[in-house]
Amino acid sequence: MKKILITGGAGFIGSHVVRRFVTNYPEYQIFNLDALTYAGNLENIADIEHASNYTFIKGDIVETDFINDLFQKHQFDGVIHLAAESHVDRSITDPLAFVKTNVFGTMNLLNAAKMIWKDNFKNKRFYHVSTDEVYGSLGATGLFTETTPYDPNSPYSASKASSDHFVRAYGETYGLPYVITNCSNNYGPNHFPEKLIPLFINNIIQNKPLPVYGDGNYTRDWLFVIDHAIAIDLVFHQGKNHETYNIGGFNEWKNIDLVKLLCRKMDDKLGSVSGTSEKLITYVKDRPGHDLRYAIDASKINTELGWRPSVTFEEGLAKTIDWFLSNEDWLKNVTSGEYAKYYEKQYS
Ligand SMILES: Cc1cn([C@H]2C[C@H](O)[C@@H](COP(=O)(O)OP(=O)(O)O[C@H]3O[C@H](CO)[C@@H](O)[C@H](O)[C@H]3O)O2)c(=O)[nH]c1=O
Repeated sequence: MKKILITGGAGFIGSHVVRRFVTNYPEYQIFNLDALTYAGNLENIADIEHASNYTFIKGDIVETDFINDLFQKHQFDGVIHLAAESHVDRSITDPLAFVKTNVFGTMNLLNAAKMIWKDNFKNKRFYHVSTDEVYGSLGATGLFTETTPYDPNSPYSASKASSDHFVRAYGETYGLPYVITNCSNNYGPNHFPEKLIPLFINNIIQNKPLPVYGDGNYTRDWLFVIDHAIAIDLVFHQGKNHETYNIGGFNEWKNIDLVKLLCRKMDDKLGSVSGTSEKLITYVKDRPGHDLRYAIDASKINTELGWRPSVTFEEGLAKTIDWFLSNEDWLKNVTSGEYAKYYEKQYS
């Protein structure tokens, strides 16, 4: 039986990866390590918590001794590392938290993997899940490829770039078998309502302003989170060692166009008079160092591994809105910190 450690499995993307691995690979033992910070909670994976091939471990990747003991105890065969501080705005106000988790935490995992695998790397794999933001900002044209030079602009992307470099350095220096993926903006169920799409859905439900940064003419490429989980599964099993794969949705949107589309869809779903949600749009002060445009060339993963998104943006957005509208308690509990308080008590 393969023992796989998934870090950050109670978070947004991690929860979809954990569910997929627990469900599709009954022969694997899946260990979900999560610190249950503000952005992660076990409600996200409540449906699989009793599966016989699943174990949850509450813990923080920054705790070196704890991580070393955990790896010694379980002798994992593979690591899929998603635990991260992920919100750009938070990284601007508290950059050190991002260095601690994203850089130091990743280092702890790399060292622990190297320690238990010694020089016997056969059938072992360290998978680092990263972001397209490491490449910096594009102008109006062009696409990020796997060979685009790193040029991170925010403390968040600098921390992810640094951790990518360390993973590659462990590959070069010690022969650690790794793969890295750099993915575009995700959206979907379980998305914490600090990011654009879930924040705006939540604000529309509550009839609150929709704060569009600057003039709204910033471009992002959007991918449904379950398609990201499918890509991670594929790369984990079929990707080549020491390779990087870009993952994207072939789906670029200017923020303001996306927000207007979301407003129209929400009006439909809520049965509001057309134009109701759009009235909530409020232009606010821009994000410092705001990257103009991210766009992904996902042809490598497409041609080498046959991956491409399985849902259109229309379908993905409809599924996302439906999920948020039928999970209003989840929304209330994550925004009020109710879940955080509950799990704090349960695990103290
Ligand atoms: C929260 C918020 C965001 N925005 C803008 C900023 C960005 O141009 C765009 C999307 O913002 P965010 O949802 O914060 O996502 P962004 O900064 O692109 O980063 C996301 O996408 C990255 C992948 O590209 C991930 O690595 C990050 O973890 C994830 O947070 O919307 C607004 O105009 N108003 C807002 O209130």
